[in-house]
Amino acid sequence: MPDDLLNGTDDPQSYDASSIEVLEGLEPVRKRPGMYIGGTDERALHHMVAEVLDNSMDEAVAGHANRIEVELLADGAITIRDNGRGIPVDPHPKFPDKSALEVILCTLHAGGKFSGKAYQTSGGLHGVGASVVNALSDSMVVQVARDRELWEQRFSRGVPLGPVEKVGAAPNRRGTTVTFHADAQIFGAHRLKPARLFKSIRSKAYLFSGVEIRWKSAIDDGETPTEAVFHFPGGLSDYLSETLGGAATYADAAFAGTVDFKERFGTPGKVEWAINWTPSRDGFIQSYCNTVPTPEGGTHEQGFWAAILKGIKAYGELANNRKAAQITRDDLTTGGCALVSCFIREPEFVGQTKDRLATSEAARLVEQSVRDRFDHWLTADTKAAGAILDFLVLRAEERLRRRQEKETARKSATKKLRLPGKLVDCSASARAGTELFIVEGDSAGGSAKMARDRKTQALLPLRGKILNVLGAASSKLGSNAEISDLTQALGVGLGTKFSIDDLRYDKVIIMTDADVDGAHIAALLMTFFFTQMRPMIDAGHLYLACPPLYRLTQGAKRVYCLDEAERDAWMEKGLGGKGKIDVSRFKGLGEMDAKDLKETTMDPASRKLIRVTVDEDAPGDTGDLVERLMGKKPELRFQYISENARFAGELDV
Ligand SMILES: Nc1ncnc2c1ncn2[C@@H]1O[C@H](COP(=O)(O)OP(=O)(O)OP(=O)(O)O)[C@@H](O)[C@H]1O
Repeated sequence: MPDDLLNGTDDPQSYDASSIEVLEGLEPVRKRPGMYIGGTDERALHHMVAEVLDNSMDEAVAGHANRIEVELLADGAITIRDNGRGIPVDPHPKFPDKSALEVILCTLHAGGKFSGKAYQTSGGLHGVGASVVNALSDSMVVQVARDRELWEQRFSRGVPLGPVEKVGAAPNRRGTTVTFHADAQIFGAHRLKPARLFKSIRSKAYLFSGVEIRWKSAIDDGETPTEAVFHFPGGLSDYLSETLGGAATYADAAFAGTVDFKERFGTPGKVEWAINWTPSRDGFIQSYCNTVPTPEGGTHEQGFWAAILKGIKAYGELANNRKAAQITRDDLTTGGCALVSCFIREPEFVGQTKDRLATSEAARLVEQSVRDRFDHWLTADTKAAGAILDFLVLRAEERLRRRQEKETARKSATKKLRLPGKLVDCSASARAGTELFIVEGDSAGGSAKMARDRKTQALLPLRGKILNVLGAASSKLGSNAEISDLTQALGVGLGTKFSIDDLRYDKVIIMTDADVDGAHIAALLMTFFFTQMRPMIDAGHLYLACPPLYRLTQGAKRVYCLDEAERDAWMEKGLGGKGKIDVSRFKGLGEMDAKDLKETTMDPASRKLIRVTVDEDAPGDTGDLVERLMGKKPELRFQYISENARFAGELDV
């Protein structure tokens, strides 16, 4: 070994005991916030609120509080107040010169939730939440009203500014009030967002019907109410109907319920759930454990799906439907919209941000609780059960067919053209007169499939938003799944391989919801065509569909309106029917039934289309044009393209 390596080039003396750092108190939290709060971004900042709110929720779930107030203050600080027992302020037995309050807020792993004595099923368990928030706040004030007295202690960056002090009397109240202002040294320019807070606070109230949560915000973002009171005695089934917002469902009332583990298994805790199936959107599951959201799922979700899967298969057998045996968990989730919330003792989560539940017992408790109820529910409402079973069997068959198609496509070496699995192609073999509708997968897929003319109209559902091609490297384009599906469906190649002669359809029609998200997706797609497949626009192949925003009905008369102006005009002159005019606003394409969608948006005999063209004489220099069209601001882009798209005529037939 060469000498210099043996001896090292650095002075070995400098690596001694003194280089082994021990971070004291809350220093490690400030040094590595990511380890404790999952990062320093906006999500992490909002997680700070969740940590404090969860402590108040734990008090409520334990039966000691029934009201929580959350107030966002003008300077970006936030106050969370509950009427619980109040954090203890007496001297701590282990550290007699400090109050329990100070120990909790300034020491990692101090808490009352380790033994299950003070709390039975709590979201908190590591004893770090409050101290982490304290460490990452430039100011934190904790007030405790207990035994008719009001106590207060102030902190900055995890360090007490003085001891806990009595600051007055509290004859008529009790509980804990925490006000903190997140430290800009940690979170930079990120600010608490009213909309985000509002949503998560509201979902907390749904999760525990025994609590009333009051919301107040000094910051008005123009769309979030600045004051609200949340109290939902109907719990998760109310939450589910609100989330589905009137979409058609296979069961009139969701399959919902609660099982108390104590009654059923003799162990503390419970599970509450609600699920329904709908053809008009992709399925989802939102799960919670002890009111903490678990976006990555875990054992409670596994237990839930196992119960539903086994239940539906058993019902299929009972109903002599042999195909039910093919259903898998994936089929359940395609249209199944589910909420599951469980409360268990000493839950084990993965990581401090608690994204996934790991307690294995939860799977068993949830599965057994849900399974019995599901069996009863299915046999009691055979109409809903039959509809759900048929829907799931169809899903399973579609999945199997897609797999088979993929296999045959792979096997047949002679077949040059590979089409994406999710393309719903038309049957005509020649290009003339054919159309490809690019639709937002979540919503429109279902009704569009029924509304189309199978012979000439094909559908390509896209999942969410496609890549913004402007910011992306060209190597990324080819590997992006949505773009490669789109390119394959069109039949034209990408980049140097592009050839318009290979285009498989006459018209390519972008059909998105008439809302901001839809506009964004349309803008991304137009940017893609403009930058990557410009000849398609020049040759007049690209169109935008114009779904209506309103449907007016008066007696037997019905009209659709593209916008407010058209609606107002009709309202004024009347439709010529009898009675009052009924106005419904379509939130998305998925809300329209197949008949509406066909008549207004897809049928060449009655629809309106906008042809996308590029106006070479547009004012403004090219730099401005490129920036507006393809820069980072989609609203500018969409506005520009809409303003400059030439209308191909009122009716396109
Ligand atoms: N609003 C409150 N009311 C009553 N006691 C509280 C309140 N907030 C915190 N506590 C007490 O402080 C302890 C420590 O809270 P902290 O948030 O640090 O950890 P935790 O909730 O035990 O666990 P986790 O780190 O998983 O959130 C709690 O266990 C509880 O005993």
